[in-house]
Amino acid sequence: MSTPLIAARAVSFGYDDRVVVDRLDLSVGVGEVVALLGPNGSGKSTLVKGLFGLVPRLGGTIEVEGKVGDASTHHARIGYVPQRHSLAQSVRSTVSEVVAAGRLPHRPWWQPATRSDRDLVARAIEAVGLSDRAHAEVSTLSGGQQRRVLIARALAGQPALLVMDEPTAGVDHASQVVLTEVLGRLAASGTAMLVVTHELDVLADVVTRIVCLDAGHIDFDGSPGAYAAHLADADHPHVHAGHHHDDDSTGGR
Ligand SMILES: Nc1ncnc2c1ncn2[C@@H]1O[C@H](COP(=O)(O)OP(=O)(O)OP(=O)(O)O)[C@@H](O)[C@H]1O
Repeated sequence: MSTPLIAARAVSFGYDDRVVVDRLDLSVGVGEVVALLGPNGSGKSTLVKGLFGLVPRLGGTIEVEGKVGDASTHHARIGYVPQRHSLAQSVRSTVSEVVAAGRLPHRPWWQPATRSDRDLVARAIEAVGLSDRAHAEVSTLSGGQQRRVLIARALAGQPALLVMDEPTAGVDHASQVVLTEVLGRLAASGTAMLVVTHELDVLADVVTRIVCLDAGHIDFDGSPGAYAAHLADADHPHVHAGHHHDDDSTGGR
């Protein structure tokens, strides 16, 4: 088996003295599209933020392609699309400028963008259907479009693994459609993904594995077929892919 793109071993993450993710093992390999499900508050966001060093690690180890270090130290290989409210209204950058930041891990800080950088940025913006808004300020876009900008920023970095935290929660229908297409194309091109979601439908065509968190522990890890059987099992009555508590279908308009 090839070296996992990311491997977390016995990792614990939490806030102050509170452990939210408790000695958990999770790895994602080449070609895998993993849906990370679980009830509200089970620790999904804490886990993915922890993989990027955004939440204190209380124990365990993380390796990226066999090298010790969290995902933030391997930005060129692992892209991150955060959950929401990441592009504040006060951000006065254009779509192109935000997406161009996705190229920064690939060149020395002092080197200007090359033609190839600019092409990749334009292609990423096109992939999320925002070419006509490339020079618009992000603060003028809808919530769903802003989410697409963040996805384009991650795509511009051509990551081997893309980690997304609820990419479809609260986005408008047009953005959901675009996102489903983007995920399909990425999966077809071999990009591995770890996607926190309450909306498994969006991933239905591409998901290869489902991991369910419950109270900071993994309580299911297997194929979509095995997951269906798991749900049908009367001993496991809770449905992981339930709706998000603060989903706001108007929020992306
Ligand atoms: N910044 C923080 N400081 C303290 N506690 C936090 C913080 N962020 C999250 N928590 C707590 O950690 C627990 C797990 O939250 P987390 O957001 O990781 O869950 P989740 O599974 O992503 O939930 P959701 O589906 O609602 O997004 C919750 O009890 C939450 O209150």
